Amino acid sequence: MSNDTDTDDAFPTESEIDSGSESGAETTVPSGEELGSDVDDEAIIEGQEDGLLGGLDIESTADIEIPDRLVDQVIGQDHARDVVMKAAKQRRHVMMIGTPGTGKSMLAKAMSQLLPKEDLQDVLVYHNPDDGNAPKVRTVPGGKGKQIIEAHKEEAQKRNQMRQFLMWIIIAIVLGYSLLIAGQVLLGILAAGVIYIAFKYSSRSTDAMIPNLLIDSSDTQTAPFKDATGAHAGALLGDVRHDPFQSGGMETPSHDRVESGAIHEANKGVLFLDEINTLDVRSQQKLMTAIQEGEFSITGQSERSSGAMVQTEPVPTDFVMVAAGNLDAMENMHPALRSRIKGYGYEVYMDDTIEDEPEMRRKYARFVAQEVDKDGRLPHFTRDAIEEMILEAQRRAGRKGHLSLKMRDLGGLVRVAGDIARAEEAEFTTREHVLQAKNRSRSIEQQLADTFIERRKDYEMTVAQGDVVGRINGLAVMGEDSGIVLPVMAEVTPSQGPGGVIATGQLKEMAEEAVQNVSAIIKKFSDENISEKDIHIQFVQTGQQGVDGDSASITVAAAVISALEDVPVDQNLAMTGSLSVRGDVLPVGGVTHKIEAAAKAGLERVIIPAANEQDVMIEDEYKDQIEVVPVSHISEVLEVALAGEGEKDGLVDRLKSITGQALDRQQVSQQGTGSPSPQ
Ligand SMILES: Nc1ncnc2c1ncn2[C@@H]1O[C@H](COP(=O)(O)OP(=O)(O)OP(=O)(O)O)[C@@H](O)[C@H]1O
Repeated sequence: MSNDTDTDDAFPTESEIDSGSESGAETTVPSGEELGSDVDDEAIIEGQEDGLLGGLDIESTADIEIPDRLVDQVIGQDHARDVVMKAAKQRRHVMMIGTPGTGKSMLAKAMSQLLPKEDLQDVLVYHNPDDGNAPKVRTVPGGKGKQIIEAHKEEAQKRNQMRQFLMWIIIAIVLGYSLLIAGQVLLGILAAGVIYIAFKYSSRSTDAMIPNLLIDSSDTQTAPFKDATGAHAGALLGDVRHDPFQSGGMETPSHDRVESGAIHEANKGVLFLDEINTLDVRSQQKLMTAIQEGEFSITGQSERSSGAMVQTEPVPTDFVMVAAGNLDAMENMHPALRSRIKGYGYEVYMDDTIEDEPEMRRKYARFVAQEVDKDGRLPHFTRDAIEEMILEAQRRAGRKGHLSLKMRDLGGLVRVAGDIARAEEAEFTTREHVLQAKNRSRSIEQQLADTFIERRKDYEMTVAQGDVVGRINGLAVMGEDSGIVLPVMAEVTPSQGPGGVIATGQLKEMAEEAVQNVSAIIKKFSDENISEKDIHIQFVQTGQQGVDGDSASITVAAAVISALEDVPVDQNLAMTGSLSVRGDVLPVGGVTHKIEAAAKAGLERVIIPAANEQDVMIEDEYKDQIEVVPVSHISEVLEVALAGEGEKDGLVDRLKSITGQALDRQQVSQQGTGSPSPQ
């Protein structure tokens, strides 16, 4: 391949990366300060910064200015934004790992806008007269490709005109001779026809000399951004179309059948690959070659097609790759590909939430304006509608003092609310519309959880009455955002063989581990020889979802102790919490959804880990329905949950003495934070 432009070295040394190199590959992008533009200072009402809108002085989203560049539109993700800007400057690959809908593809697109447009290249594929199956490849500066094709077409047209002129003269001579001199009319017409066909046939070969403009960047405003997520091999690596005629003069020349892949189209721009682990190993290996060499030949991907015989000269693939996915994606991707990104690029973990500060609220208001603008048909949001959106972002964060960064979901809510307003032909989208949208855009899991609750109410399964021995209302989360009451029952029987804990109800790995941990406390607690007993633990009606996470461990422990000691448990109460082997109650995930599920099931009290107290953000409608009891030790759980005053006090004291003093609350939250169990 000949290259009319200089190609930068895509893989400078590691030391260059560390030093934020001034290498030749470095490109000019705006400074961090320029990019961190916040909402205009003049649009802030002094003294009202603590309000839901961070003091923003606006009537509706119509008053909010939206930045032009995508990188300025990204909310939160400061670390990822910095990395993207640095990587664009140094032309490094980036791997972004994190929850869907937090802005990974948005940042990749933003990165393409930061790369210089001047570097763009056009790629032409030419017929190779020496070997028809090895088309030649030429690279020219962006925009020049079209001119070259036009010039070739003009030349071919001129040549064809000359030929046609020649053809008509010959036909005229032949016809004249046949008719006037030889007197053979039929023979003359036949000869003219043969000449006509021969000329037309030969003009095909002139057209065949026109190159194929494989990559045309003449109309591109920015460096290319190619999303190759889920692309099959041909779409990713390029392909050569099958030719049913193959020979005999009717065939399409091979260079005209060459199709570019995303790796070629992303040349000098960004190649975005989400869920990279779903790409088959062969494609991952070829992708690696393309990254390493900066060029990759195109051949037919289907072995039985005539295209497989064709292989072009190498086509440039000097792209920056942004690979994305969740943690699984990282584990399952080709180790060599991972190490290439790791060694010569950046890895970044996306944030799920961000601290709730006035500046951030102003940015969320701008986010609503961005989504309205992007859709183009939604009525603008009023102040109170934006406030409701910010409240929802707080609620969805699941952590006090934070806002959710699952922006795609929030964007979905903006669209549903706007659509409701539009259907009503309202001038603005109001708070009422947002509230209606929240009800309408319930996830499958939320709808399923509601159906579950309804069904169970029919059979009176969820809520038992009064005080019952060995039965406790546990709490779990379905999907990401719906809680459900799952009762746990325990029974202790004399053992026929070696005694032990027998648990049923589709227990998943973490729940099984929780049952094991609980048995440490139970063994220490029981006066009787526990090895002579079978302890049966049943997760009632776990249905399709099973039980995951160890948030049921305080429930299991309390149910078993109740069964062992024959002390009843208050059924008007539910609980969630993880238990350490020494009896401390550790934080869990999804407390808000769990509390709401307990309230919906008609329960009056709910026990949660004290360390989770700050995460509780239940809807107003449930606040008066249910009392939240934070605890930090299993003895406190029993104190709240067990009925029967006398026996209960003795039990609680005994538990305290065998498990030692409860850790203070700060210690508990230190132990638990960082990895609250998912349920
Ligand atoms: N941090 C953010 N700031 C502003 N808008 C965002 C942000 N994250 C997501 N969005 C909005 O949500 C849309 C979808 O986000 P995006 O496709 O970037 O998510 P993603 O992390 O790539 O998700 P996935 O992994 O599912 O592809 C964006 O087009 C944008 O409108």
